[in-house]
Amino acid sequence: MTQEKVNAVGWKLENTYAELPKAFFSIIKVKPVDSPEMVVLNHSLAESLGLNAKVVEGEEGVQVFAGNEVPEGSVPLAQAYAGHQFGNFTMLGDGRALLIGEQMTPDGKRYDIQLKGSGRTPYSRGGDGRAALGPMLREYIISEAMHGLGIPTTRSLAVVTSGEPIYRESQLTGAIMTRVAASHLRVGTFEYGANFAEKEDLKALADYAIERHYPEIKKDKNPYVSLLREVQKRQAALIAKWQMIGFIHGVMNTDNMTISGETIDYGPCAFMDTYNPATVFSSIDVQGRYAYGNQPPIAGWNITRFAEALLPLFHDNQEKAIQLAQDVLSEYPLAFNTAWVKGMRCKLGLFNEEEADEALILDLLKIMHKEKADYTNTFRALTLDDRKFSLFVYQDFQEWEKRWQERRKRQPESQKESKDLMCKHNPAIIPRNHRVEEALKAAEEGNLSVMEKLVSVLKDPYAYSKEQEEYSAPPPPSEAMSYQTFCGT
Ligand SMILES: Nc1ncnc2c1ncn2[C@@H]1O[C@H](COP(=O)(O)OP(=O)(O)OP(=O)(O)O)[C@@H](O)[C@H]1O
Repeated sequence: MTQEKVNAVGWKLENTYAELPKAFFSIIKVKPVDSPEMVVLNHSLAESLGLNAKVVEGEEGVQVFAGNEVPEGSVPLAQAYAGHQFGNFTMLGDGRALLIGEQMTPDGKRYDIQLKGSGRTPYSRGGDGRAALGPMLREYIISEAMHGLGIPTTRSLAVVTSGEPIYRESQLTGAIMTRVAASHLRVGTFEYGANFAEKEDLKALADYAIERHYPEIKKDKNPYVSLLREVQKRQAALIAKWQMIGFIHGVMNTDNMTISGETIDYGPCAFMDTYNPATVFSSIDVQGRYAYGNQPPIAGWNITRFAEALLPLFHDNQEKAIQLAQDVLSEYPLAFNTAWVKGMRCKLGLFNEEEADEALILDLLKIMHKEKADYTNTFRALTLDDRKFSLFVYQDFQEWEKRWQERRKRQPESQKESKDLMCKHNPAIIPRNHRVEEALKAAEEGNLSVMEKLVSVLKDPYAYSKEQEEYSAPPPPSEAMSYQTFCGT
């Protein structure tokens, strides 16, 4: 295919990562796949990136998304990183991913374009560098749902099949997903810098991250301490949003925490049906380290690892450096709690602040836990005033509801305004696990319509449309409890 044709897609790629110290990446010669075919293309994302959606859905797009052709200006590279996985430090890196460049959008934004499942790299160790169709489509569905829910996230531009089988416990269809992210800088990239590179390299990485995500702190007295504070703020806000919609990431290792504050890695994630803080879906998380209720403190633990990695840049005197780190880290619990209470107030239709609001929220959660209420549907029922919803029959809930209604009346805004606020913060639907599985099963049998419909109703989860109603039912309790997720396929 001619370069002209490839570029007709609308690529305007830059490669600023390639200017980082050499320790942070390896330039890769991509190994073409046999006969790639488009499975799904995100038209609206393609357009917002400045790509020509008509051309991109044709052969030119398929060849680029398969890694068979690289657009002009692209220097494909795999990034080095390390990370704490379930608490243990290890060397990692893009073992099956390839950054083809940063797309400059028509409105002047910079986004990484990364192929996931594109083949081996120097960081692959024993792996084949490939990915299976099911997990790539799962990432597509859930990351797009997260975007619809208003949660910062990496996004999915396309999934193509590679035409080559891959071998796990059985033979699977090979696929490549194109991921779009504000960047792929992870806490683990900094841990790698601190442990395996020189201090100047770590400094260059921090300067790059500041320039790319937090240019406003460049002139601060100690920009590296400010970097820690800003990342901590974004993560606190992100985790509060996850908690508010019942999202369980499942593998909050430090290599899966971004510097940009976007959700990344949709391997074993899932949404909670019945409210229970101990909920875990990931088959490998036997201790429940990444259970729903543990996500806020785990994020704090991960940010402490980020602080440790940055210590050499804070101050030459180690004691002073540690003190600077501790001062920032001590702000995390309040940063998270403030973001969470603020969001939960919105879920309950409350505009102003009252001191007793947190107790009101916690009391509702206590009842939901005790009565095994569905998390999403409880807030949906409150929004719709759905008296048929299970909780409305319980005495303790009725007492709670009275308190809540009185609280709502103690604000100047009308009931209508309060309801509108609730509609904007309580999704009518989430990607229920059984619905995602149903879509994936059909897709693997060659029927993409179930997935397309699911993705389309999840586009605006706050629409409260007629067609969303059938998607709001939770699975039967036995199915919900036994649901398990797996990572790394
Ligand atoms: N098939 C594979 N071949 C080579 N390396 C792999 C393979 N699968 C996973 N890895 C590597 O193992 C590590 C952990 O895998 P994990 O499944 O958490 O990441 P991932 O989903 O591939 O990546 P990301 O965090 O970018 O979404 C990563 O460094 C990843 O690149």
